[in-house]
Amino acid sequence: MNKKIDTQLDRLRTRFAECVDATFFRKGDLLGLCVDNSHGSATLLLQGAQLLEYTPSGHDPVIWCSDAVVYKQGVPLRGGVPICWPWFGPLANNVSSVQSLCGIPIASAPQHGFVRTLEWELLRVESLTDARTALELRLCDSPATQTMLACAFELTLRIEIGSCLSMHLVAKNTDSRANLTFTSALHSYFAVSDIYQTDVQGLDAVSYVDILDGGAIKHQQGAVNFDTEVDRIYFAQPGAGLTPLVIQTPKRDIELLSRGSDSAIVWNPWIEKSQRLSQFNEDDYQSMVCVETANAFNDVISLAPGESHQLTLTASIVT
Ligand SMILES: O=P(O)(O)OC[C@H]1O[C@H](O)[C@H](O)[C@@H](O)[C@@H]1O
Repeated sequence: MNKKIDTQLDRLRTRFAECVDATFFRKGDLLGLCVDNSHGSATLLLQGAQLLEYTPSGHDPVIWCSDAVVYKQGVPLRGGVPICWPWFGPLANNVSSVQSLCGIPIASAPQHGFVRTLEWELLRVESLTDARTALELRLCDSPATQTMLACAFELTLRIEIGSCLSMHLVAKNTDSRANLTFTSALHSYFAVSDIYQTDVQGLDAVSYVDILDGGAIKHQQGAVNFDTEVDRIYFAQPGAGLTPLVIQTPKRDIELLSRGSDSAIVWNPWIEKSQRLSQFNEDDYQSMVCVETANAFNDVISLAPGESHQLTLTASIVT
């Protein structure tokens, strides 16, 4: 298998030889690339189109990744920005129009969908005139996906690495007959210096599903603080969005702007769950928080044949 992966690596190096910002690598079973430009650096895996790292020049990393990760085919890494699609969370927690497109038993459907464990095709690595680097990846339906999603689709992810990070996930229904109904998330793990001194601003008075309290609907008061496990889906009125959100820490604030999203997940596993999580050190919960740009809970997207939907996240350090 290693020989096959090395051949793929050589092909990527040849195909994108013109882009001096990018260096390709193999780690374990997986292929990826590092981007380095005057604005910052980033690391991306082709599996899952999973961004693993993003660091603007002169700053500490914005995107967090555990150092306990494993680079194995079919295993999503703990950290970065896994892409959850065509369902967020357990399929059982999704509406029936999402469940009914999946042809395998609901109980055996993988958490967060299946695209985070498949290899995406790298279409473009481009140095932009303003010295940012743009990456574009694609995943289409295949015999491997048809059992889990009875609809033809095309997913495109465009990532721009500059002094801020932009990610645009476009889902297109390429089926001639079926409607494509899905939930999704850019499951971003952000680096924080100390979770005890971190809060998330911008969700005051917003309703949320408390996953840790049997899905009870609650209302946020003030900022979201962390002194216990937190696992919540915040949701806005349709079309109202939840933007901007700000991850506030003593050292810096990270501002998150979103488009095409009326929901956001805030998650920190805290002490006990950290001990059970794969690819996670016991004290990792102290240095990360997930604030995920999503279409989740009742923020369900339904596309007729030919239609598409774009989900966008822009993350930047504002202080
Ligand atoms: O372990 P994973 O499948 O990557 O999921 C990690 C976490 O993702 C989301 O944030 C969910 O709301 C959590 O319930 C889940 O524990």
